[in-house]
Amino acid sequence: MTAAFQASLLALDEELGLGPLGGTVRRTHLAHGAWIDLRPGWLTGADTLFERLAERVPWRAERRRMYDKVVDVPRLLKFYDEGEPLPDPLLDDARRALDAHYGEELGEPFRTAGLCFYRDGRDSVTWHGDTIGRGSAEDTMVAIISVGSPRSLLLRPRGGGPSLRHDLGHGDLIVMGGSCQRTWEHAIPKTSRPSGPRISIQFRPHDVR
Ligand SMILES: O=C(O)CCC(=O)C(=O)O
Ligand SMILES: [Fe+2]
Repeated sequence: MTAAFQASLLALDEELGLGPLGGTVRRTHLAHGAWIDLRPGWLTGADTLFERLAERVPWRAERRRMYDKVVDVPRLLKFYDEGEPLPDPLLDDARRALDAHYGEELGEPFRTAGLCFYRDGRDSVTWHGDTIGRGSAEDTMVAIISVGSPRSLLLRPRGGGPSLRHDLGHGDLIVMGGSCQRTWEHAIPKTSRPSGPRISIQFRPHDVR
């Protein structure tokens, strides 16, 4: 999978690093007290991070009960709980930068990192909010960095209504904030277009999942 991505590569010579946040983040207010922040191209040298995570993270295939069947979860996962060392120092830097930018507004630090590996366009995550824990009742934030092939993240209000599409590319940051996890749902739909692998890194505060 790594080779397939590498074949399609982008600039390999850029150094791995983070750009500024500050005034580069664009906020969009959604209905019901939700908002999203977008910061395209936050990471430079994102190829390096993709390669390292693809190789170093102990990716797990999970299976889940769906009605009377047990089915494969269509993506690979690894959850880094509070206090667990992250698989790459760049993720520590990213979390520190997110805390510096959002700490005051969020009122607490980002604590956990959920990593997902979408092997190709058949991997996906269905409509959901991150409502395990406090996200079901309180405003919170979920910050997501994408590396690898671009995929669409869809958002729709829980009560129904048109969905919004954001194409998340290599090195992009999106932050879902306010009431987003309980008043909106999000999904990464399957795509029939040829798509290489994508890794998503989600930072969340304590007891939000
Ligand atoms: O892949 C993504 O960017 C979103 C993942 C997600 O929504 C989740 O794991 O809760
Ligand atoms: Fe989610």
